[in-house]
Amino acid sequence: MYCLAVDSGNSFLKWAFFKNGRKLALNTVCNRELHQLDTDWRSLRQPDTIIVSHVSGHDIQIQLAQLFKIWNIQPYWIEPLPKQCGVINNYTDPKQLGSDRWAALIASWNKFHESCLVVNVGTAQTIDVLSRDGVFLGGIIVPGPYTLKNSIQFATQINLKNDNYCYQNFPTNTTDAIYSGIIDALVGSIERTMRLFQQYQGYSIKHCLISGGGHAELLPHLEFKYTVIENLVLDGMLLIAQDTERT
Ligand SMILES: Nc1ncnc2c1ncn2[C@@H]1O[C@H](COP(=O)(O)OP(=O)(O)OP(=O)(O)O)[C@@H](O)[C@H]1O
Ligand SMILES: CC(C)(CO)[C@@H](O)C(=O)NCCC(=O)O
Repeated sequence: MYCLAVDSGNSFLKWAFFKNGRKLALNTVCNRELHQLDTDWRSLRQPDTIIVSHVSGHDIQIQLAQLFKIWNIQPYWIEPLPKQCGVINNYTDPKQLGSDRWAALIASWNKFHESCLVVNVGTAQTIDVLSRDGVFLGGIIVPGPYTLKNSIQFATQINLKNDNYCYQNFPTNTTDAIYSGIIDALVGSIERTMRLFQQYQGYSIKHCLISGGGHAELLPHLEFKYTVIENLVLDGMLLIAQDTERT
């Protein structure tokens, strides 16, 4: 089976082309340059399935629907279900959950079958909690590193011209103060979720999975065991596509 999986995020679109579960091609395109996909996708053979996780704007959804007309196939736009591929969705309204978060949770559960913290560092950073029984207990959404940096520039008179910055425990200049604050906010929110899990579930999280375009910045500051999985959302989307084929 040939499957085109498309993860349409708030700033970037990631796509992969799979043959019988094996990735043959993988790419990232900035949302402002989606027209490039026409050339990239025309070089692929016709997929049997097109699966899409779309969390960005309506205009991009329309652009994608137009691009998919290269082939005569109805794409499957993921809608999180109350239960799928072994994961139980605890969101009050399961469909309200971002389809990218749902796919990442499904990929995580199917890799480990254990409790997981699923962290995606993108335009937004999400930290989602999966119990050892495969129940998605809930999770938080915080602005990602790029969004935090933009918001501080927008809301204050600070002009971040200098891109020479580093992390300091007790920063002594403005750029380091902002960069270190962003890292502390993002890493701190992960550590706190871990602590809350232990406190309320009575056991520690077994695996912490980290993914998303901004994950590399956080790694030097993580003081716990973690696993980086580059394209967790795309991996989960393939599982959803296979599950949807079976039913
Ligand atoms: N112009 C840009 N806009 C947004 N993020 C950028 C930009 N340039 C670099 N980045 C980095 O890329 C990361 C975006 O990663 P990713 O591709 O996973 O995001 P996304 O899928 O668009 O976001 P989300 O999953 O939150 O919708 C940000 O965390 C940031 O560090
Ligand atoms: C949180 C983001 C922006 C992360 O990409 C996305 O999953 C989304 O738009 N979610 C919808 C809201 C929610 O998940 O509760």
